[in-house]
Amino acid sequence: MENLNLQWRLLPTLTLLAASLFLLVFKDSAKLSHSECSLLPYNQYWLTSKRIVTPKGVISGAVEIKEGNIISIVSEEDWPRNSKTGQVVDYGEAVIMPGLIDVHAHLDDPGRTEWEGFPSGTKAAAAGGITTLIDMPLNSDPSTISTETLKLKVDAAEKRIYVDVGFWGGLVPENAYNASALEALLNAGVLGLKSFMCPSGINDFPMTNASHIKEGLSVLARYKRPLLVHAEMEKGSERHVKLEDDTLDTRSYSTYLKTRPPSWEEAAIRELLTVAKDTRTDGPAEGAHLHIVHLSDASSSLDLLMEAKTNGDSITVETCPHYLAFSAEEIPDGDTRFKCAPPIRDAANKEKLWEALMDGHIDMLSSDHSPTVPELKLLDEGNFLKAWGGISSLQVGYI
Ligand SMILES: NC(=O)N[C@H]1NC(=O)NC1=O
Repeated sequence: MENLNLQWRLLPTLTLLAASLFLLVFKDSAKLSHSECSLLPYNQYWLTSKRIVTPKGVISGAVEIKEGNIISIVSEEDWPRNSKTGQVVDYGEAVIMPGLIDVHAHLDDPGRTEWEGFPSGTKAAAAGGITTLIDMPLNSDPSTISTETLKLKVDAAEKRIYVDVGFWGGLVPENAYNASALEALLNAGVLGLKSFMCPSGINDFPMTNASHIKEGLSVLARYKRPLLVHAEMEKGSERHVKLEDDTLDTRSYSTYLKTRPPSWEEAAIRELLTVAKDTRTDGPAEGAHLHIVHLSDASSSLDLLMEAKTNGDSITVETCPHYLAFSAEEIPDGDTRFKCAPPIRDAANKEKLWEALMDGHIDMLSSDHSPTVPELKLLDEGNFLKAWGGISSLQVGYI
């Protein structure tokens, strides 16, 4: 990100130190004052734990920190107890790990701070072990689709964030054919663009088609940055439920599930793959990259993505903790906290998602943290068809 020179730029945060401080703060936060929580006054210190996450696996050992830098990580057997200097803090069974990066969160600031906001959202991230998050361009008001609206975001984040934050910009019909507007947004520091292939639920963030996406990719290629796509495409002929049918049991999760079948994900991905080939070596958009957000369908959609990777398309895919933790069969009637899009599918699908993740066919996890106010979740009415679609999970998703 050579041309990012702003205070909020994405900082290198995969440090054990960040995670250690996170643990320290939250282990006994009820009892300790802020100054007592901090090890920073010590020039050199060791953190020990039975579970330290390292590139070579989880070890029992110690992390040595000197002048704010990690200078060694050693296993228990190799820890030089006799020659050790500085303070030692033992975390026992608590995990010491790098801070996580969440590439997909909606903090809704400015404009919908009653839904979330930078202060509460970034505190929730820290509580969930996340030390860097990238904020989505929609659900704030206005959406981040121009340099002017990006500036509003940056101003709103200034001095109000507790973890590192970067921003995605929006690719929408209004700017898709305006290369200089997209370039200005990328020059101003957005890390890439995001678009929807179905209605986004936010009026000033309309959906894009393959032609908009092709245009966006050609600009992104020059910046070597990604386009993130919400890949669901409504296939009218396949709508199994008529939303206006007043005999529907709208409190039943199975009713909602039928409104967004896996074929919507498959259709969107098929459409995307017609332009994804532009990203191949020597293609017209070489350098650009496509990233499918929050995959739920572990069947045909996943097969298509695996084939695209084999064909040389520059493409990756994420899923979210809620698709791996829950299954449709378990969702109680009326509990709209589980409503998200694409929907949480059945238990067999969940198992397939796990397999794909463990086999490396799913490239990463993101939270898709998308909170709203309780009234819009219609918790009393429990109407799955009318409630806001989005799960609030930053603080709990990974722990
Ligand atoms: N607008 C918005 O936050 N949409 C998100 N919610 C959800 O469940 N899926 C999304 O893409």
